[in-house]
Parts: sequence; structure tokens; C-alpha cells
Amino acid sequence: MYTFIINYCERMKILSAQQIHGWDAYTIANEPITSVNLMERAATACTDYITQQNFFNKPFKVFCGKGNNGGDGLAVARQLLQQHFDVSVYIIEFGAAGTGDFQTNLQRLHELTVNIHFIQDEGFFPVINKNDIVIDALFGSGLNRPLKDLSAALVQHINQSEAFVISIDVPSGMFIDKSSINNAVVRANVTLTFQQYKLCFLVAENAENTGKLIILDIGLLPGFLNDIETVFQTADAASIQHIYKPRKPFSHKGSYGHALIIAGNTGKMGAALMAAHACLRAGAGLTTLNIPSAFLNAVHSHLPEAMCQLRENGLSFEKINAVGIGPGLGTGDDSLQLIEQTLNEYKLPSVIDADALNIISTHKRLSRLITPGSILTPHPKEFERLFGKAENDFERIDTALKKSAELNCVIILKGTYTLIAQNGKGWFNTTGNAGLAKGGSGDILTGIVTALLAQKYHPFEAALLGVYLHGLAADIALEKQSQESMIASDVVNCLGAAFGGLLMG
Ligand SMILES: NC(=O)C1=CN([C@@H]2O[C@H](COP(=O)(O)OP(=O)(O)OC[C@H]3O[C@@H](n4cnc5c(N)ncnc54)[C@H](OP(=O)(O)O)[C@@H]3O)[C@@H](O)[C@H]2O)[C@@H](O)CC1
Ligand SMILES: [K+]
Repeated sequence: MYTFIINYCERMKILSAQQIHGWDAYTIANEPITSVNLMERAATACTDYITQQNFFNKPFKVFCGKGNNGGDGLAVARQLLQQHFDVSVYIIEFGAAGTGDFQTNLQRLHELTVNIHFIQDEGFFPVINKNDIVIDALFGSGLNRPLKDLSAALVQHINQSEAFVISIDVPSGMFIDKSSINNAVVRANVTLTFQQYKLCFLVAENAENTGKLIILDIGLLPGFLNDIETVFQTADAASIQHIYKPRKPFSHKGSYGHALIIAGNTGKMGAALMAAHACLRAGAGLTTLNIPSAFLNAVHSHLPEAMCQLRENGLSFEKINAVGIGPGLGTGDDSLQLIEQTLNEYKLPSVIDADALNIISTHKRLSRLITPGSILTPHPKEFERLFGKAENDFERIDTALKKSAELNCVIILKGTYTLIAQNGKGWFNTTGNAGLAKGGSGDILTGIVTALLAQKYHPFEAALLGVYLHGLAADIALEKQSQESMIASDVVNCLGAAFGGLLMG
């Protein structure tokens, strides 16, 4: 099996709603701290963020449910009142009593203000003005069914306003770890969540409702994470540094492998050049490009460090340690032949991208030939062609996990938070920015990951480190470019600084 296990990034585990409640209980028992004081700490972290935002004298309208998310809202309302903000509180009434911590905070708030209103039906909805700041504390991680009736109507009322909306922990109506598509969900400008990423914030379908995501440290005890199993985690700098192997002083080009990039065709040679450029900059000892002979001069003049195999003379895998195949290849019969030959003859893991994936999608028998440990790098459309249409982002992620196990491959599902799936588990990358949403970004990722494979990184490590470096280089490129102006070559040119960042720790 090509499974690789990293267990040194406990902090970055992504918990289910149930595990989040377990963490809460663990902290209460072991710190120890009372639950109402933990709620106070969470509320203080929210209030500190809110009061640093220059909302000047804008009025706050705080909407609360009767669970602990509502309790957070009541505590924030009190803290804002204590700092002399104009605060009105609206509690959605279901008949049932609030949780203990909600009731305690309601009592504390009653001692400060009478501006507390219970919403019994739609007639009690307050007018929300453009100038208001809405705090959404209706439902948090305890949501267990889609909102309907009064709560759905209230969410719609908030969403129809032009007020600035801050959601506490999660936009109300959004499930933590499954799809909320077509449900009533608050559309937040900012979401203040606690302690870690939650799965719901890592998928594109929730981006508009989440707004800007801020993760607040509320001091939950890290010890809880040691023994719990999660399907997902995020890859942070510390885990990546464990993977990274700095070059050794007494080494030579042979120490870092020979990468072969099979890419490019008429009209798409840029993709091949970018992939090879990235491969060179990501440290492969030698980089050879397999290209149609008509483009030999272009390669020699743009990338004198690269060697060439002429496509007309056939493919050779002699002394090749890693293959990257697909960028700009086209989907014609000649490309089909190249892919079939590579899958049949090359027996080490390869990076399979772009048109190579498209060809495998239309010739499904080829997927059985993929060498174990190979790395597939589809964007969502390519993924759909390969594995079928998903109803939502969560279903697509689930399929990626299953297919990674079934094919014994690493799947890099590209997105804002790129997923690296291996043997049924998933890691989300957190570097990168929207400047990467451009032609060429995928080609350079293929080059980087192929270079890392050539340097004998385990395929999973190559995928994780490659995706991280690609995003980090894009973040560094922003120092001189904007997200609009950044192009793939800028990212390649920042790979040096990205590696440098890893070295410095
Ligand atoms: N864990 C932590 O680290 C910390 C957590 N903290 C905070 O606690 C929050 C979680 O609180 P919570 O568990 O009380 O749940 P919450 O989201 O307030 O829901 C309340 C109740 O609503 C109900 N309900 C569910 N769906 C519904 C629906 N569609 N329509 C109507 N009702 C529905 C359901 O009860 P049911 O009706 O099923 O009996 C549920 O129990 C968390 O998000 C964070 O803000 C911090 O204070 C401290 C650190
Ligand atoms: K909320």
C-alpha cells in the first residue's frame, strides 16, 4: 500500500459536530472550567474581534436561539453593552426552555438592559436597517435538521437586509459536516468560529454564506485531540516542515532524480513549458520534456536547463524516476497512445493531470492500468468526468476519499482548499489565494509534484508538500502582484522564497 501516515499534526484535525461537543466537555472537565465560563471566554474572543473593527456608533441587533450558540450571543450582547454600544437582543421562541448557560446569560443580561425581545412569530421581526450590525447567534454546531417555519423566515429576513452580518461559530442553518445546499442559511459577512477549521468552511458551496472566516482561539485543551480519529485534517506549516528534506551538501544532480514531463501539443506548448519550469525550480536533478519536434527551439530558448525527447522518436523511460503527464497534451489519438504506453510501461508512480485525466475519463479501461501510488490532479470538472457528477461538494469529497482507496492512488482535488485524498482520508491545504484561479496554475502544480516525486518523496508527501509550496509561492507572489495580475510564471519565480520559508521554519 502506498498509504503514508502523518500523526504529528494533531492540532489540525477537523472534527465532526459530535467531536466538537466532546472537546468542549473535555476542556470543562480537565482544565477545569465551568461551561458558563468557557462560554464567557468564547464570547470575549468574539467581542474583542468585534470591537476592533471600527463599527463606530453603529447599533447592534443580536439574534439568539435558545441553545449555547444563543448563550454566546447573549454574553456578547452583555459585553458590548458594558462597553457602551447600542445593543438590542432578539430571542427566537420555540416554547422549550433554553440551555442552562443560555438561562444564566439571560439573567445576567436582564440586569443590564430591558432591550430584550422574544420573537413569537413573524410579526415580531424587527426592522433591520442598513446601518445595523447583526450578530447571528441563532444556531451553531447543535443544528440537527434544516431550518423551517419561523427560524427559516427569520434567516430570510436577515438575509434580505443590507446590514453587516457577523455569525457566531457558524452561519445559522449551515451544517458543520454535511451539505446545506438549498437550505435556509444566514449569509454572513464575517464568521467567527472557534478553535479550528470545520469541514463546512473548506467547501466552495458555503463560501458565500460564510463570508470572511476568522478562527478564534478559545483555549480548548489540545490533549483531547491526541486520541481521536478524524477523517480530515488540515496541513499546517509544522506538518509540512516534517516532510521537507533539505538538500545535502555532498550531493549531485543524480541525488535528486530525473523527471520526465510528457506535455504540450500544437497551441498548448505553454503548458509544457510551465510544467517543466516548475519542475526545474522545485528541485529535480534533471528535467526532460517529451514534446513534438516542432517545438524544440522554443524549449531550448525558454528553458535551456531542460532536456528534450522528441515525441516523433517515441517515449523512453530509461533512468526516469518520475513522470508527469498531461498538461497541454490534447485529447487526440496520439495522446491516447502516449498515455496508454506510459501506463503500460512505466511502473513507478506518476503525476497524471489535465488531458491525461480527460483521456482516462473517456477510456475507463485505462484507470485499471494506473500504477499504485500515482497522483491524480483533477480540478472539479475533470473529477466529474472521471468519477461522475456529485450532488454537492461534500459528496465529491466523499467520492475522492473512496476512489483514492479503490485505485490506491493519491488524489489532489484542486480548489480553494485543495483536498489531498489518500486511502480514504483527506488533508486540506490552507495556503494559496484566488490569484491561482488562472490558466497555467495546474500545469505548474504538476511540475512541482513531479519534481518532488523524482526527489524520492513518498507520493503522499510529494502531493502534500507540492500543493503547500504551490499555494505558499502564490501567497508570496502577492507581495509584488495582485490576485488579478499574478500569472503562473510569477508563482514559479516565487518557489525559491517558498522553499526558503520552509527552511526558516
Ligand atoms: N463546543 C465548543 O467548543 C463550544 C461551543 N460553544 C457554543 O455552543 C454552540 C453549540 O450549542 P448547542 O449544542 O447548545 O447547539 P445550538 O447550535 O445552540 O442549537 C441549540 C438547539 O437547537 C435545536 N435545533 C437544532 N436544529 C434545529 C432546527 N433546525 N430548528 C430548530 N431547532 C433546532 C437543537 O435541539 P432540539 O430541538 O433538537 O432538541 C439544538 O440542541 C456552538 O455552536 C458554540 O456557539 C461555546 O459556547 C463554547 C465552546
Ligand atoms: K450562528
